[in-house]
Amino acid sequence: MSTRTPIAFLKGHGTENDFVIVPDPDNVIDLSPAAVAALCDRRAGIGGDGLLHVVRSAAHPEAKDMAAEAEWFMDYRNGDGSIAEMCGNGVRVFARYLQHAGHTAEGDLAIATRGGVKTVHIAKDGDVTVGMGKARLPEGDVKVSVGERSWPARNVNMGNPHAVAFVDDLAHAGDLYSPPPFSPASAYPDGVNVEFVVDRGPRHVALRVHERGSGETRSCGTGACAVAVATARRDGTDPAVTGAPVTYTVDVPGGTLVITERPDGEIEMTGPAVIVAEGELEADWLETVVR
Ligand SMILES: N[C@@H](CCC[C@H](N)C(=O)O)C(=O)O
Repeated sequence: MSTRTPIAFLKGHGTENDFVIVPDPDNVIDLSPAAVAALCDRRAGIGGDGLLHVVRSAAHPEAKDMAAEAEWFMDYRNGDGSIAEMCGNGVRVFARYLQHAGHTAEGDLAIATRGGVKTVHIAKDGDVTVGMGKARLPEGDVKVSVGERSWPARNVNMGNPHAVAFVDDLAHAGDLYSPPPFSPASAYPDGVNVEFVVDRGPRHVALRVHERGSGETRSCGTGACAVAVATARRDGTDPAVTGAPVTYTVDVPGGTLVITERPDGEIEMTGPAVIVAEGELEADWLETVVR
């Protein structure tokens, strides 16, 4: 019989971008990249596009400095165990978890992330909105390709890197089993999330995404924001130029996100965030699979 303390987990999603959630307020669980990949494995583990390690900011070396502003730190990991700077759906599901666990109520709260402190609003109607901060648009032409086709892409940084390509048909993105090649290689030394976008109507687009460290996912929050920013520049609705906020509806394979950019560049994203299950890992399982 094991004498180990069982590890609690939850499973949640935001527009079907799904996460294993590991509450660990004092930061005592050893979540190596191999352990994260094992937990996110859809056949041999719990399964998820990524993992949300829920830690008190004061207990995490990367978040200590944010502890005065935000009690909780989202230590986000991609499904392959790699670390990313930011996860837009993740932070909304993280907020939902804090509400579910009784750490917060409806209304506003601040969450520390590697991309800085984000303000989240949990609405009565159930949707969760996050203030994503401002996009950066690094200069330079980027190209992404799938098979014989290639497209110019807009380089948008939402804390993490994105390449946004407007295509005629989302099927042209192919099976997305592997990361779409991009050039020049120097554009994304740490890899990139690639969004393929089509128009659906006025201020309404749809995307497919290949995420760095996770593969094709059914939604990407930072990706949806990058798409809204790139589309506004394409459409001539850039709020910094027009002086008026602009809102885009972004359909993702797993649902819909609504993104508003204001003239000062601040971006807000709204959508659903759901907790679907909670449980305990089988004693010793993690230890066995990552040994
Ligand atoms: N799904 C996320 C983005 C997660 C990080 C990304 N894969 C990266 O490596 O940058 C979102 O909702 O933003």
